[in-house]
Amino acid sequence: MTVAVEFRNVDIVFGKERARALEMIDQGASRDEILAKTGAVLGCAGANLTVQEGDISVLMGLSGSGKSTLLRAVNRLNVVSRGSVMVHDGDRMVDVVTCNDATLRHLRQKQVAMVFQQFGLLPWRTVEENVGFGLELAGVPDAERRERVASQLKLVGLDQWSKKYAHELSGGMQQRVGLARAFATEAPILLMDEPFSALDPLIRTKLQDELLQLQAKLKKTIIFVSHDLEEALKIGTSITIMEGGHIVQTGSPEDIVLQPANDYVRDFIANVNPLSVLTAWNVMRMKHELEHDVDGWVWLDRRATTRFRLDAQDLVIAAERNGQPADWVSCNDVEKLPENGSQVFWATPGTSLKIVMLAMQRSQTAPVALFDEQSRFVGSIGIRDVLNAVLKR
Ligand SMILES: Nc1ncnc2c1ncn2[C@@H]1O[C@H](COP(=O)(O)OP(=O)(O)OP(=O)(O)O)[C@@H](O)[C@H]1O
Repeated sequence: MTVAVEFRNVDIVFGKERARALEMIDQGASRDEILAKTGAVLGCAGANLTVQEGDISVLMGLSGSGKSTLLRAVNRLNVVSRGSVMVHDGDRMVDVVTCNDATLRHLRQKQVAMVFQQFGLLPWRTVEENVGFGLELAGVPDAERRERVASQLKLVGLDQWSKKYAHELSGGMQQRVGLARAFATEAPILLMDEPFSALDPLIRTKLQDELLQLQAKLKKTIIFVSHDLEEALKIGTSITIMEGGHIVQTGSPEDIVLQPANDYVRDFIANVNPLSVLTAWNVMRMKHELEHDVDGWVWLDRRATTRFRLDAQDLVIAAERNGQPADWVSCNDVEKLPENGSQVFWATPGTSLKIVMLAMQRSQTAPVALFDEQSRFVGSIGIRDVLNAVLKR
């Protein structure tokens, strides 16, 4: 695995009396004490976090806990008082804290793009001009820019809207334009500061799904700020919980739900039922992690009870369970179908673990197959994967 971003002992203090504030941090003083004695505001302290390439790393916590402060250190929108923020750039790691201006400019143009909560669209520019803005700044030639903008707009389903202005779009659409703009830069690292929190819950859920679908294709590294645990659990590969400027826990969604580090985290997850929060995505094994056999067969479970035969496009052309031909049926129908040993259920990565478990029960513990929107096989969940996720303590 490659590290995309690494925060090393990062302290960020706002205000004049920084040196004194840092001394107080070393003595273990709280934000309130530092503020009272020095007038300086502790943004974050002692932050250590490694973000792997391709991860969606969610920073979560109550208002004022320091999530945005840490995020904004990645492109030096916030100046780090002490420590380093290493960002992957080609074949090297650059310390954003100490790099020169030319390197910083390069990182901002090519490596790190940002999506804000309030969309940040320029009202006098059309949708396509907004999406192409970063490319324009980076000096990408006209023809290439038009092509990249068109393909990103298509990706977020707004190709019909390219000539419209921001005010002619709904909030959800504007945020999609924001996403397209960030994706168009082709920067491998995306910083997203509560991008969906201004949207109503339905649109928000939809955009979360879209982000996951885009991510499955584009495999960016995303650092995503949220104050909503459900959102964090849904989209995060890794979740970092912050309190009063400090990181209190970093872990996978399952870790956070099943092994909260302290009462603050426990409060967050108090009303979360792991079975309905965890999704197939959280526990699935990806296709490449499964055991492959000859002739395009791939085993869905470690016990080798169930296998699929895939064509070159990863579409299923045959299925077997316990050596017999098997049917594959959607998890959406799980409640209608009787228990049956020759069925294999399929779901999408966003399906809740609860439904997946129900499907396993109905199929006498067959693994559940996972498909993407184009019906391509992407991975599976065996009974052991579910047990591991639920029992991990
Ligand atoms: N530019 C700044 N100048 C002074 N203080 C700041 C600045 N940015 C953030 N802070 C302070 O740092 C602390 C952490 O703020 P931050 O915005 O990172 O919190 P957050 O967890 O993102 O909260 P929210 O969810 O409300 O955005 C707060 O006390 C805030 O007032």
